[in-house]
Amino acid sequence: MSAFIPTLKTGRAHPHPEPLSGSAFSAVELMPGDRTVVMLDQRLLPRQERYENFQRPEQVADAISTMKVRGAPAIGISAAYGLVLAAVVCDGPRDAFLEVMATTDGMLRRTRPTAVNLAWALDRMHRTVVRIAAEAPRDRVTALAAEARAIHVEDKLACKKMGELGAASVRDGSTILTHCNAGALATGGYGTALGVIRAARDAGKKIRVLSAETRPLLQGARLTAWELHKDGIDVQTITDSMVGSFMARGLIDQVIVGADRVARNGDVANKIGTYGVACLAQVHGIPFDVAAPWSTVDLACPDGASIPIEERGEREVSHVTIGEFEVQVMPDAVRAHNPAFDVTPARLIRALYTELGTASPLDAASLSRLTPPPRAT
Ligand SMILES: CSC[C@@H](O)[C@@H](O)C(=O)COP(=O)(O)O
Repeated sequence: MSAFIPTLKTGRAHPHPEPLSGSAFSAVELMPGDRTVVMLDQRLLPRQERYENFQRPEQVADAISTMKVRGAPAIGISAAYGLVLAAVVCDGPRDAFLEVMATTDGMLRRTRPTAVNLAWALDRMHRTVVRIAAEAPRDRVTALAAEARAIHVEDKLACKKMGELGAASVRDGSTILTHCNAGALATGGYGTALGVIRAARDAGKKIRVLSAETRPLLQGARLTAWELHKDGIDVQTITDSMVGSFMARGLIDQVIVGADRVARNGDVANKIGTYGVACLAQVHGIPFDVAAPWSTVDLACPDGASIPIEERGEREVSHVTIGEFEVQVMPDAVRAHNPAFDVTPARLIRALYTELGTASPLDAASLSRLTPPPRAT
């Protein structure tokens, strides 16, 4: 580690008595009593394990924008909990309540545009908001908290299910490359891509994971390596620029990544750099798989070109930042670009694992065959 980054104290205990994530750490939890949202500040990992308490929905919106919490399912769950906090401070009658909820919904919805899980969770919460708007303030909070916790628990169960499905594709003794972090930190618990890896390990397969570092925010190096190491899974980190060479040398058997949005034709938006990895996998004949819950599938979006790609600030590229420490890596006068996601076309993807089954994105009809029955709300 460079000398100018002092070592920070780590290891604060998980603050939730029974975390819904079910692991030793949680991206986000709603505390008993429904008045406090607790988040692990992922910007500080792996050097510091610090949980923050939020009582106001604006704090949750800020945490999503600034990526204290990140990962498609985790930001959807966080937004749902943000709406609960808005209900706590609103004791007005039906119309006033609906107005507060609409304003809060808009604020949360605008935080990050690419992961459809955010809008999906807010749409689902909205159905409950409308149903319980005329009830007493405390009952409204109870109903919204129950729905938000259901979103959280269902996401974790979906991860377990897709993990089992995906694990069948993992060969014993193989080395798996993953990009960004699609783990317990990015979901309600267990993880999507990392859920497949966990399930393969739990099925007794011996596997090794290469986590690509994922410039500019280093989710692979900071988060995936931290979370898998904590779980006793053999993980090593390589820079993004090493992927082609490792594939050419026969050191990667399979690629598994998560997704922020899957379009109707099977195109997948995921962390910037994923498309390059998929192209390299194709050239080298290496299977490239995606794991994502159904809440990430956007059947209203026809193809990858229609997926909004978030542009983040230049500073994330011009500087390397870990917590409060940052260093500039390029000249002052040079501009940087920072699209946070890219699109991998369906033709480069072997399989999409969801909790409803496995789709082959090459066969666009196989996605619609997985469509779940409409919810009875
Ligand atoms: C299960 S998380 C899937 C994706 O959200 C993940 O791969 C990813 O791209 C996260 O991007 P991030 O910008 O860190 O929120």
